[in-house]
Amino acid sequence: SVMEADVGQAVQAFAQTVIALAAKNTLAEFNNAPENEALDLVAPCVAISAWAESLVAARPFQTVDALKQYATQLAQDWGRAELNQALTAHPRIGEKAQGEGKEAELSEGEQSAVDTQNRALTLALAQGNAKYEACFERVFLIRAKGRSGDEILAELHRRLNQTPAEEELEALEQLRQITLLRLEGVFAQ
Ligand SMILES: NC(=O)NC1=NC(=O)NC1=O
Repeated sequence: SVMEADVGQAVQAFAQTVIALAAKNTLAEFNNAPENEALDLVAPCVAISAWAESLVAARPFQTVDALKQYATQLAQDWGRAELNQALTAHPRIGEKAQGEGKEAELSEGEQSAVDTQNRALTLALAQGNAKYEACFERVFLIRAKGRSGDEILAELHRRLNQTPAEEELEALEQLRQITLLRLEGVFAQ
């Protein structure tokens, strides 16, 4: 009925307001928190301490977009050293994230589309990961959020044929995507 539709819209509008206020609060919280608490908010985005420290040092941010733009700008400077540092906190694709920290929880969520019950897929991913590590001497990194296990496997096979230089650039781009998605998650609550 019209009545129910109106109530539904009102509830929807209210929910949006609450989310907007929460985001605002989180930004205000981030801006005003003591340094160590602000660091704790953004550290799980990527295991590159310099990035989190620079982001916290640049407070206050007027908007979440301004914060995201600065975070993206900082990530453009990443190279091999940052990539290897960050990989310590990223489990292999298809493997259960070790530990119980925030990073493990985030990894779990990002890889949720990978059907770990699918034995053929998990075996193929394990074999591809092993080949990738033998070839490039680091864990295969891909932005898993929004990708099915089959899409990830196809990307793994495609990237196995790239040169080390191409792969370093591609892995860094994937790391930036993962990091920014996680940052969006922090301020979207
Ligand atoms: N090896 C990986 O690619 N790991 C991951 N990709 C994500 O999107 N989250 C991870 O933990």
